Amino acid sequence: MKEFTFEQVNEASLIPFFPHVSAYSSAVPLQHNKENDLWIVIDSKVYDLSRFAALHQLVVSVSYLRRVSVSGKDATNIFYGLHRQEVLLRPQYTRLVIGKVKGEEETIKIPPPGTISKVPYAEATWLKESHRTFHKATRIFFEEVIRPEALRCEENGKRISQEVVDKLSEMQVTAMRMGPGKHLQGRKLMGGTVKPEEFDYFHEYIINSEMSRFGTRGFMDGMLNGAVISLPPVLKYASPELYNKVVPEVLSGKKFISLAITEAFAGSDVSGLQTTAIREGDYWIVNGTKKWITNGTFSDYFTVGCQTDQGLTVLLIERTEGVNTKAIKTAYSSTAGTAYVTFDNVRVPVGNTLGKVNKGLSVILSNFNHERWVIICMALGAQRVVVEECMKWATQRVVFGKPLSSQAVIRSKLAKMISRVEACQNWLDLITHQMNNMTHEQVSDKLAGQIALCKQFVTKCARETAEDATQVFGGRALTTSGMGKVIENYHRTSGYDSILGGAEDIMRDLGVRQAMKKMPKNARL
Ligand code: HEM
Repeated sequence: MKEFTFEQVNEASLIPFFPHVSAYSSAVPLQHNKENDLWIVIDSKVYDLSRFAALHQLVVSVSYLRRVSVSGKDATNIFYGLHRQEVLLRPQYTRLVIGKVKGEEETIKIPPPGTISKVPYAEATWLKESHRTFHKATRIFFEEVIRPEALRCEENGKRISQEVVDKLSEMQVTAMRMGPGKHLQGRKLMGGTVKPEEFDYFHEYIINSEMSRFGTRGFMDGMLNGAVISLPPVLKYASPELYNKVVPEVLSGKKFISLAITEAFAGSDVSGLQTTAIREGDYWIVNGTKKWITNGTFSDYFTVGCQTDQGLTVLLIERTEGVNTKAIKTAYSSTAGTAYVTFDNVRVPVGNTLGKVNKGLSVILSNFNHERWVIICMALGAQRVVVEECMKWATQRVVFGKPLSSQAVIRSKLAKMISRVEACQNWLDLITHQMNNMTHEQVSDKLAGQIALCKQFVTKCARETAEDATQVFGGRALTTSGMGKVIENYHRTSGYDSILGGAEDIMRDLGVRQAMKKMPKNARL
């Protein structure tokens, strides 16, 4: 790389600059600070903005850029008060670099993919080496493969590409997101970073939280969250024939599946579902409508809750004649594939029944525990990212001549955010540890209430943190691009976690009812 002395870059720095006297009228010829000859220095690199300055005029006048270029300092702090680091990585801007300042070195390094942040409270502190290794490998994969796709899909609203789905399958990400179990046997997890028999819920937690690092909440659901909530009943309750057909198709990314329980008629009140399944020989005839079905627009299979003669029954329904889906417009990106699903006299083989006839409520309820736990992990991952964004912004943003962090009111907001995220993490870690040591039945019996309460606690904290972060970022938190774009997405979409998988009030109620059920009959004050 070509090297310049600072004087060569910025000869005007030799001249005292008085804002009220036009430096440009000075008799001394100035270099590289003219409209068509404009250089600036950002973190030791010299950028030639001669042509770009005119394009950039929409947001900053050329005369201001000229002032920056002659201010006698470099423009690093000014730049980072207005731009995210990623701006400098865009190819059209890396081309503006024409050299570096002699004797100076970069101080703000762009972290390579996989870097675990050193910003305090930006990361969970993992206990075991196996989790740390897995965390690093997962982060590299997500930053290299998932991030560009997440940003693209969140913006254009298109579903995840088959190319990326194939890469998820190659790394066995979708299989791992079903949790530990025999479905992982013989698979090479995240390139062999962890053995199938060693894989536990902390590894799964890592995947879930890594998904939330890009400020792309719609894409998180679009990244096959439908499968995460609908395939477990197939894994647990399908006949061997059904299992052997459907599970390999879904885990290899060839087919897509979603959970179709919620209806316009019945949301959290699962027992009030109105979709019916009536037995006719070897088939069920299914009629009804489902709403808010994540990934529904592109699913090939649906795990469906239906009313049967004496209760609920869960069926696996293939997209065949009589199954129709229609996209629903929501506050987040349509990349999630949220849909209405209608079943109009759909013939479903009896062999597609999941669990016992009329006993579907327990299938649905026990499946909710894993779903809610996944939502907690994702919501918490996103909360950490917001803490990191706020810590960085509070340090680099200068107002009234001082960094934002020098304001006590900002530090107080940071203190609240940090306390929330750490409290949530502690509760989640404890639940996850228990899940690692319990059977599916024990989790249903002992942890359903705790998971529900933890979910409402984490999502409530998320909403409070979204508010605080918005105040910290100010107007920038209201735009979908630029410095506050992650906060904008979080503020707009953090409510999803507090509704999907069970609304906050319902979670609170469920948690307490579960506790009441277990009150010893003879407990007295
Ligand atoms: C290599 C040099 C630079 C490049 C490539 C660059 C590029 C950009 C881009 C792409 C944006 C849009 C940000 C977004 O929405 O993501 C932007 C915004 C902006 N830039 Fe620059 N810029 C450079 C230097 C500067 C300098 C030196 C200044 C000021 C002295 C400046 C002032 C601004 C301002 C005021 C905005 C609007 C920020 C906002 O809306 O919050 N830029 N720049």
